[in-house]
Amino acid sequence: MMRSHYCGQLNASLDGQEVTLCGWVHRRRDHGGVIFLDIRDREGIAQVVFAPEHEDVFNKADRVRSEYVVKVTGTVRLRPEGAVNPNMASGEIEVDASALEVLNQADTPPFPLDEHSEVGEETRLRYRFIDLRRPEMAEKLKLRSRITSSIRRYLDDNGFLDVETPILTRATPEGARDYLVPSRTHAGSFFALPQSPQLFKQLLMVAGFDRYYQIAKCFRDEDLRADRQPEFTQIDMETSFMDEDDIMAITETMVRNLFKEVLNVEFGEFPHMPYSEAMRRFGSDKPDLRIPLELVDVADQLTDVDFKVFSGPANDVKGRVAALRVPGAGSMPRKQIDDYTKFVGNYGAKGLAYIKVNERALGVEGLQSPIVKFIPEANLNTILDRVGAVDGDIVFFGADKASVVNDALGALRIRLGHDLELLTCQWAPMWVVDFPMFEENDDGSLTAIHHPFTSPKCSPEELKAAPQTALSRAYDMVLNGTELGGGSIRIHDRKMQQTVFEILGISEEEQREKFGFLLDALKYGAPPHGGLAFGLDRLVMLMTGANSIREVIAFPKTQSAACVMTQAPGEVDSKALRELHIRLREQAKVE
Ligand SMILES: Nc1ncnc2c1ncn2[C@@H]1O[C@H](COP(=O)(O)OP(=O)(O)OP(=O)(O)O)[C@@H](O)[C@H]1O
Ligand SMILES: N[C@@H](CC(=O)O)C(=O)O
Ligand SMILES: [Mg+2]
Ligand SMILES: [Mg+2]
Repeated sequence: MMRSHYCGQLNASLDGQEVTLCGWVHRRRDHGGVIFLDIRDREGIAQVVFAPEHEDVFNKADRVRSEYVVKVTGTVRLRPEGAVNPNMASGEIEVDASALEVLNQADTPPFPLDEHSEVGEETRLRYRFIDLRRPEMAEKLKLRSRITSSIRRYLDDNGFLDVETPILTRATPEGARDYLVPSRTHAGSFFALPQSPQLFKQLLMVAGFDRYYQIAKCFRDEDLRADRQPEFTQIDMETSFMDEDDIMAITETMVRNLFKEVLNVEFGEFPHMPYSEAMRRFGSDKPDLRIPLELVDVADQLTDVDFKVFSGPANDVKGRVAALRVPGAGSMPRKQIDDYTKFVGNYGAKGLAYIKVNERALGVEGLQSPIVKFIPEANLNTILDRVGAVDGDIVFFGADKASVVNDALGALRIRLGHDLELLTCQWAPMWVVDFPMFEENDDGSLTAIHHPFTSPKCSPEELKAAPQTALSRAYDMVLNGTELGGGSIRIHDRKMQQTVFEILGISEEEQREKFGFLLDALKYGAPPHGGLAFGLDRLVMLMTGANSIREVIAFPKTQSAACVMTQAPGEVDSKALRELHIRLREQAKVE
């Protein structure tokens, strides 16, 4: 090895010792004839001093530039008092250089690494190998590595076998579009990249492996958000002969251990909340329980009012009218309310009604609001009592299709929580349970809320009779308003699986064609089984406090699902296309 220590390992206990460091020149400063080089490696930065007395070494140091790769030998010594840098791991010491070797030169980097400079993300991604040299980026990837090793240790200790599953496979429905790979040897046919290893892990249970895990790459062509990538990593698990409580318990312990080991955070209870309650109280299936605000239904007080905006949804079975009280925010300026009105507009809300509660004792006179004139005083009082409004509060209202009210007020609740700094704790983990099996599309057809292999809580006959209201044996782990993972008890009965396919409108022929291997497997002794998959990138994002999933992935894709560094996806030459039996449609001629 060329080095004796990492820069970040040096400390006062090494005083007087000779060390050899290898790394990059982070910063070079000239101070009255003395040259200081900050040398950086993965573990940190060390200050190396070149005095003019060692003329040869001094002259070499004079010629190095930022990001040169160097090897330095010298003696550790304590910094003079006043020069100690408490923000640096090696801040108590410096290295008095006796030798310097330039291992490689470097052009001036496209952006500076020494301070928090404003660099566009596109540039950072283009030169990711330089961006990742920045200590804060290295820290995130180091934490990611500690997270995966903690998880692997836990799963290994608990009898989970790490098994790899194919990347070139068939469609695995998880609700996104597939990434397709053309086959050369089967002209006109395509592989799909897995959206998850779902069916393979189920087949491993049929094969008797009992407990499986994999840190698995998944591919989904879907709308990207701050917490979504087209290619991401799951901590994927499956077990046999366990029910939902067992699976939630074993995975909850894994997450508890992880947070304790890596962040020294101890979680309290994980509440279990039915989906219907989460939607009713928080307008979301992944509520952020750090925020002490709740939606309250008030439609029953508004069915007869002479105000269509409220009475319409109040009388519609698919409508919802809900109130959101914000304690002590009654002095919120008009401008801020206008901002929030625009904000809920992004979620489809046509407006944002509100009541400022100035002085309840004065009745309607004590309320400031564009809508109170439409609502009888008795109903107003019932509403304000129900939400617990007191003087100084503001109450917002959403009235629309239930889905719009949930999305809009759910998002407003989170926004208010952050804007008004209402967060009651740092971490709020929970389980959401009792999801419906299906959701209804506009054309009346049904889509599986989890995936079509999820077991319902009822018999095939009951499911067929009332699919819209059937509940599933699915569960999601939610942390701070982010879905960390989700899973379910699977269907292990062939008849039940066929019933679900049928309800989803998948014909027998299509079932055989797409899922014949699964239906076969269910004939040959499939055990009761179930599992769960966590999004590793999301977990790391929360644990590092990063604000985008791209910050915790070494080489992420952009919002438009491209890699600006390698320029992928790229064109291929016509020979390769011919071999794949693919002809590109002619580009429309530009006039
Ligand atoms: N595109 C993605 N990018 C990053 N992580 C993802 C993505 N899709 C899913 N995950 C992670 O994988 C886990 C299990 O996948 P699942 O199919 O339940 O996701 P999902 O419910 O579609 O997620 P969401 O709707 O929140 O994107 C999710 O809880 C999430 O943590
Ligand atoms: N494979 C599922 C998770 C699970 O149910 O295990 C998914 O990615 O959604
Ligand atoms: Mg999804
Ligand atoms: Mg999910």
